[in-house]
Amino acid sequence: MPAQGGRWGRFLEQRARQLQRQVQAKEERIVELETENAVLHLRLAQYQGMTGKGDSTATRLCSQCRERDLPQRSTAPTTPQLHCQVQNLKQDMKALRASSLEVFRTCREHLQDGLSAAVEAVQRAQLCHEALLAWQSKAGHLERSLQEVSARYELEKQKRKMLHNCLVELKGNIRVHCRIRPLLPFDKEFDDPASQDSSVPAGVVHAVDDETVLVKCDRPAHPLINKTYNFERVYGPAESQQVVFGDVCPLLTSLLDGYNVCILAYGQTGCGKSYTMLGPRSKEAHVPPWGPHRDLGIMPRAARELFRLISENPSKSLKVDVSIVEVYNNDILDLLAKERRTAVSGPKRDARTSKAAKREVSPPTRQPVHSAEDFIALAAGSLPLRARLATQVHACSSRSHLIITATLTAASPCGSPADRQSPGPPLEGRPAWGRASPGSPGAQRPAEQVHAKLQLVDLAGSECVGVSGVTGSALRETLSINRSLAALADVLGALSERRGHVPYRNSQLTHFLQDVLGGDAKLLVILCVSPCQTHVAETLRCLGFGAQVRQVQRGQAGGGSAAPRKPSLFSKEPVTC
Ligand SMILES: Nc1ncnc2c1ncn2[C@@H]1O[C@H](COP(=O)(O)OP(=O)(O)OP(=O)(O)O)[C@@H](O)[C@H]1O
Repeated sequence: MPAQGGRWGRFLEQRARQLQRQVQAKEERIVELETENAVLHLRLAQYQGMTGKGDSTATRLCSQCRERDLPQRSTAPTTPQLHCQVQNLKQDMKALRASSLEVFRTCREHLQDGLSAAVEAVQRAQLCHEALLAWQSKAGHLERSLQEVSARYELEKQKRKMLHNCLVELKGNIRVHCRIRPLLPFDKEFDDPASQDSSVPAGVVHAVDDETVLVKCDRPAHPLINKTYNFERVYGPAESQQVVFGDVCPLLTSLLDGYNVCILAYGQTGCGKSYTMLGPRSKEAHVPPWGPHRDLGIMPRAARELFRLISENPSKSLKVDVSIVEVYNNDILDLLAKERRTAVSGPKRDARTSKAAKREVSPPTRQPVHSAEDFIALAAGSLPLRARLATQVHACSSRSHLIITATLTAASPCGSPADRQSPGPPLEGRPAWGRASPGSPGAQRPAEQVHAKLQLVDLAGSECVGVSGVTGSALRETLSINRSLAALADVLGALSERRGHVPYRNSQLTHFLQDVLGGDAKLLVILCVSPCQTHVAETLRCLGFGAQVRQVQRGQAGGGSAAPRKPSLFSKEPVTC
């Protein structure tokens, strides 16, 4: 029994322990559940709070909705209206979409256009840039070649100048041209039936070719005349003023190169000297019309050419002064002096020679001119003062030798290349650049100034007293004219024969022209002859004078021995036929 009791007891004990553990677990579970319960209570309280808030919000919203719904409900559109509106809206939307698409498309096109234009512009700019670079290099190249060409041009210019002067010297510093004027209404032969017949050559003087003139005259009771003369140039009656000036032009180049130049018209009265030198003149004014005119004479053409050449070479800064004198009855009269304008017998300018054999000319008035027009206007103003007379040969015979001088003054003190290169005698006749000759008007200027002179000389006509029919004071004029022309012939004769003494002082004319009658000054003598039989004796005399002048040329250009001495063809006495 006790063993049973012990077992029972242990069983109970274990059971008690088991139960105790279960109770403990249950108690723990209760605690847990109580905690959970408390948490749930808390949550519930929270939700309840939230729900309360939501309820009040809902209530508020509901009341708000109600407040809002009330008016809407009264104006609210009906469903078809809404449908219609929706349809309209859809259409609007569609239109909007279409126009946006259109705008978009246009913008895209513009953009594309703009882009392609920009691309083109960029390409063009690139091309331009490349072209610019090419042009720049070309310009550089051209500039360099221009410099080279300019340098070569300067060199060639110097050579040209040298060659030109050599050529002029080879042609002769003294050249003789002959111009035969046409038969004119005042000529006796003009109405002759033979002269109307074009198959018979009019007159007795003919240009055979450019260098030969033939005088052929078979008069009853006179010996037959059949003579030819050669000159550097012969102009027939039909040759124009322009052609004549064409041969004068090169001399103006020589003038700019620093040489004294003289163009001198020689011949019988009425044979066209003034026409050749100045141009045709109107009866009233005695002055040629000097506007643009195809018959302009050498003087106005030379004035234009001179200023053209000066303008081509502005670096030389040349100044031009003009003086105009007439040699009348062996007196030099200054046509530019103020007194001369009021009194025809005006101030005389004498050419004298001092003991030291230097020519001293009381200088004529020198007017500066700045253009060809100034030059021409000056001549036009003074020419009416020139002494004239109506003779039996023609109505407006010049009774004096007219000398128009243009003096060129340059700033350069060292002289022209022509001065340094040209051969020739050391003093007289050397190019005038670089020296102011003591007797010349240029001597008044400061010593460093240099100059060259252009002299245009319209000589009074040699006259056959019997033909011109002059008497009294006109006869005295004629004697004086013929004497001075004979003195000119003597001077040229002495030069051609290289005589030690040249009689410049025998006449005021030769004295005044001394600078240009010798040395390497360029002298062009234009012999003017009439084609008429009436004047054949004077024509032969004139052509003989020309032939004598050519001897001077040969003597100097050839540089050889002096030409053989010939009896002078000229007489100091007036010609009487
Ligand atoms: N080549 C020519 N063509 C047309 N007319 C001319 C020509 N030569 C001269 N004449 C005319 O002949 C006339 C006389 O000419 P000009 O006055 O030039 O002679 P000149 O030799 O100067 O005379 P002078 O010595 O007496 O003054 C003028 O009317 C002139 O217009």
